[in-house]
Amino acid sequence: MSDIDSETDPDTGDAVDAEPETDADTGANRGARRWDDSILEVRNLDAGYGDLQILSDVDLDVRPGEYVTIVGPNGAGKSTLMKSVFGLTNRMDGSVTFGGSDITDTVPEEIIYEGIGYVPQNDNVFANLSVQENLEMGAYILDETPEDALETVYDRFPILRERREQKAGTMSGGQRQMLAMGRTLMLDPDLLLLDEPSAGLAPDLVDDMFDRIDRINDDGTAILMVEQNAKEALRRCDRGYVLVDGRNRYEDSGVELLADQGVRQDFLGG
Ligand SMILES: Nc1ncnc2c1ncn2[C@@H]1O[C@H](COP(=O)(O)OP(=O)(O)OP(=O)(O)O)[C@@H](O)[C@H]1O
Repeated sequence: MSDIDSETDPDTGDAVDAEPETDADTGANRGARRWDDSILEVRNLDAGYGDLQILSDVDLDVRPGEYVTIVGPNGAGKSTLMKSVFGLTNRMDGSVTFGGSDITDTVPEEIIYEGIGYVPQNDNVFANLSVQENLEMGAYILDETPEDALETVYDRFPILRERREQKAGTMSGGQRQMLAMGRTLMLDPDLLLLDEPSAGLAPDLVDDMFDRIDRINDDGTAILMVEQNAKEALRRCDRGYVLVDGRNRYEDSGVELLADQGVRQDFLGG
């Protein structure tokens, strides 16, 4: 694990205004770096469901156009962290800021106006609606369907154009995942939250899904992704967080996390 001992990011020269604490026994950094140009800033967040607290003192940053992955064991709170950014949990303490606006207490219906799109892991399409109707629903907050956004989605996922009249419920898991992503892209978000986009996909479709996410990111959309397929996710992303028991455990570039012995041993199967 790289020590973060300066006030400046060595890669970019940007200011870093906090250094993570390093655990003397495990070598894990328990905090996370903070940048002054982040579009998403999660600070000291405690959150959960009702009175049940899942996240404790979590920090997370996403910078413009960055591709960030959250990995960690089952039940660590990865999905809860993502839901907390999108206003779907009880945020008990700390803050969430996006593009300079405090969205700690903002509801999802308003968060989409801020430029955040969320693709949940399950139940993410309207089964009884056609592909095209699903995509149109993605832009329901606008007076008219943005035809250019619709064409961009169809260009990204040509199978959706082919099947535009088909009921979403009759499509395969991979196609539904593309539809859910496409629907969220209809509003051209600045930040796309993806909860386990490879879950349930046949192995030969997983790479294809990751390639599509790479392209969305290459075109400028920042990505925050939770993934069980940790090695592949870390290989693809710019930066990653390892969450354990609802707390930050490691934070670093994907490459550094993949190379870190502690991360490999405890979370990546050696
Ligand atoms: N709606 C909910 N109400 C109450 N507890 C919940 C709810 N959703 C999740 N939890 C609990 O919160 C904890 C963290 O769950 P979460 O889904 O965030 O973990 P995760 O790291 O994403 O796990 P996995 O990799 O298994 O999806 C778990 O103990 C889970 O049972």
